[in-house]
Amino acid sequence: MPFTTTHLRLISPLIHPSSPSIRSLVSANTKPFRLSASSAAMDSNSSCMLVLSGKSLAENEIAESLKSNSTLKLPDNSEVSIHLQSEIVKQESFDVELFMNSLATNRFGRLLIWSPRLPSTHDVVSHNFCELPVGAVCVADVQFKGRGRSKNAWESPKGCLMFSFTIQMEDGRVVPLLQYVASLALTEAINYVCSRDGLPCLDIKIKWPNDLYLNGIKVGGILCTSTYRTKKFNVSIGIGLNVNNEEPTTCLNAVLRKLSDSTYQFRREDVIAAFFNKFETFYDTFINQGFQTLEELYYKTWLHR
Ligand SMILES: O=C(O)CCCC[C@@H]1SC[C@@H]2NC(=O)N[C@@H]21
Repeated sequence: MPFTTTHLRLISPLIHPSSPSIRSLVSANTKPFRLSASSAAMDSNSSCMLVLSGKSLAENEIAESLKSNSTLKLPDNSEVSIHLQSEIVKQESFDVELFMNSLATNRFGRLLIWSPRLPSTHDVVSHNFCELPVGAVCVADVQFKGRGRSKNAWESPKGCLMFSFTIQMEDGRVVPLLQYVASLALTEAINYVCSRDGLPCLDIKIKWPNDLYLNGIKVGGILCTSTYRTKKFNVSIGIGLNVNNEEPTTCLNAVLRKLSDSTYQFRREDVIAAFFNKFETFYDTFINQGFQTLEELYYKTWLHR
């Protein structure tokens, strides 16, 4: 695995003390309560915090209902506390506003579940698949049971972009191709951010089937799992991309620093929003015209050429 679990220091989000849902977390005479994600990060038995938000009113209503019905569960039934983004006063971690403002999709990424630390984003979306709208995404700053392909563990420290989202398909024959659509959307998202922000182009390539390599070193991977239910394939797509953690190999920002004098840093929020923007376009092409329309670009991005 390319990533280590060193440097797990987390920045705490600040929760609004008047929120009834977090009253239990606030002692009677306290000032605004700072929920310590860092202490949670060190204790795998502690409750997992999920913060929900939506791109528009419709998704915010879904978020409210998921919260008020305590719908979301973890596979091992361990404790989960659910909050709305509107209850978070300040957050120096994943910047939900930045992500939502850059998101330009109709379906994907519009309902966001963010957590400072959880077992696996993939487990959250797969386990709660039927309760979530199609395209819902779960993002974590740190995972402590990150999953890779072939039952490998995916080490998931801070600085790595880690997310999983839901998608539903009717034609099982094309489900295996989804991983290629996702890997292509990820490389194109990185290329888009580079060109938009005037950065040098990074040599980001896909190694078959869906690993991402930067200058010959693995920096990302994709995990697709599916179940068949009521004539539909419920597919969970999980992506790990090392944006800002150099240990033990490399990351986007380390390579960028070598290529450019600028102090620019890739932000996870920019990359994930660009990913969904690309993915939605590619997915529509894939469903309407087949993968062959994307094939040329896919092979152009291949490491194996
Ligand atoms: O083996 C691989 O290369 C695929 C790794 C996929 C890791 C991502 S990180 C976000 C999501 N949650 C997980 O537990 N795994 C995937």
